[in-house]
Amino acid sequence: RGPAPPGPPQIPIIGNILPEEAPWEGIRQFSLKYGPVITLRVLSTNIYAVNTVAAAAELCEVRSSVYSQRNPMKMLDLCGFNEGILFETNVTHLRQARKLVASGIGPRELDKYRPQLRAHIVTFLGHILHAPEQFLDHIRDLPIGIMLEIVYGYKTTEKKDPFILGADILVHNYAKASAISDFLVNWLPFMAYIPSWVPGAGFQKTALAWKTQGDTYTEETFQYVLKSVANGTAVPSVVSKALESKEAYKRHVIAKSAMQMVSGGADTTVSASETFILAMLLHPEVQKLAHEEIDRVVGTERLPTYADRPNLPYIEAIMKEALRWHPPVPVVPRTSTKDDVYEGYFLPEGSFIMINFWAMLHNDEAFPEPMSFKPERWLDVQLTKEIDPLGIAFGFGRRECPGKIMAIELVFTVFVNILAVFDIVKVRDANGEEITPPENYTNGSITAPLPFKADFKVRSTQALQVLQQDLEEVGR
Ligand code: HEM
Repeated sequence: RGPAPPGPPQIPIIGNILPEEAPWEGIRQFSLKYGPVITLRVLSTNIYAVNTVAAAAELCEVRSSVYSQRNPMKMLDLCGFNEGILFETNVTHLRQARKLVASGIGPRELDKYRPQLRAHIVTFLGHILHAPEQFLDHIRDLPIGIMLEIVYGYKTTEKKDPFILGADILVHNYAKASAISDFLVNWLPFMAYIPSWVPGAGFQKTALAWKTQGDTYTEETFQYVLKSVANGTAVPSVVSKALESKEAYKRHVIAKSAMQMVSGGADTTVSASETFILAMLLHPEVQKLAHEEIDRVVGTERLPTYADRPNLPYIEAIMKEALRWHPPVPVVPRTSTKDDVYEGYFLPEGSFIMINFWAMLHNDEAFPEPMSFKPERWLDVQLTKEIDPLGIAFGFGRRECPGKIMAIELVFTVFVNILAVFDIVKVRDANGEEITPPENYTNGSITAPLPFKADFKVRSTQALQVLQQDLEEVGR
């Protein structure tokens, strides 16, 4: 056994009060004083926060048999976000779910989906061209459209497609239900047994409404594939392949994991893309260097593709720095499944383990001026596990993000294509003054910039022609 890991002093009953704004930064501050793994308590729940790469690698990789479970917080459970893949606690079902996702979007599958990916990105550039002021909507719809096609073989035909709108609602509900600071029931799980008419238990009604929305979406999208398989119109997709597979997948594993691929793939890549736009607005000098690199390497006769990635080190540096500066997923929960001792400290079975990627990516020894956006820190650097944002921001061990390869391809291709065609500039107010957006972020478990304004100017007539040609080619 041994003592609990050290941590800040606790107030009786209440425990520790975590800041509502960016609690992961508050936890990083505590870890500077108390060490890599610290104890926090919120009401009756102990949290063990893991703040360094070395500790996360030891627990999640070396001791993966103890730290690879993820129990849903109570509100997520009530909202039906349990099961599937993200919060699946049944070991057999989780194994099936991981297999389903890995075989659905592995590197070989991605090669096949590349034409669809390109069509979606070119169409997205067209939307930015025609309605730049709605860029946040376009960014939001892009990954949902891609995921719907890959996961269900469903082609969206219009901006207000019901499956896009439904996914938007799910993503919003998930972000709210999983916010660390909202919903007291997450910290006082016994509240889940209080009927919804009792004052203060209004979350029960919210949870029921969100569960109904989630269940309906999961079923409707699944039925779409079942029907298209039955009438012979199915396009190969993650779900159609799972239905035809020899593996005896449980129905709910397919339906729920599929839904979570859409919602998990959407919000994270949206966050990364919005962070990128914000960074370009705040750092025009970075954007200028990026434009120069693209013009030099890709030229102006065609749009860049993912194959250009090895030749574009500065765009690579922008991508790494965006994922470090504001990782879309700042922390993730795990649940330990055995009593364990780490560096002499005791972590009891069933503990709530919080892996704090934010703290790892804002470690001021590894990253001087960690709060500043500085892509140049990635040029001529010896990448190690300790510092590589692509090795940290997607998690560790058996529960590492199964969409990682696809996510990197998607965000890189989106960033480089926006840069190839557009100048991202600040909008001006009525007096002609430039509006500089603040660096304000949401506090959900997937964090993204609060809505801000930006304008997109086509860089040249050549860029416009190339885009128009590609738009004609993809014909969407
Ligand atoms: C920039 C984009 C993305 C980031 C930063 C990201 C990050 C993460 C992180 C940190 C986790 C938890 C890992 C852990 O517990 O150690 C995760 C899990 C997951 N991600 Fe991603 N992700 C991204 C994109 C995607 C995409 C495109 C998909 C599409 C399929 C996806 C699907 C999932 C799923 C299904 C899980 C749950 C896996 C499990 O619990 O076993 N993610 N992601």
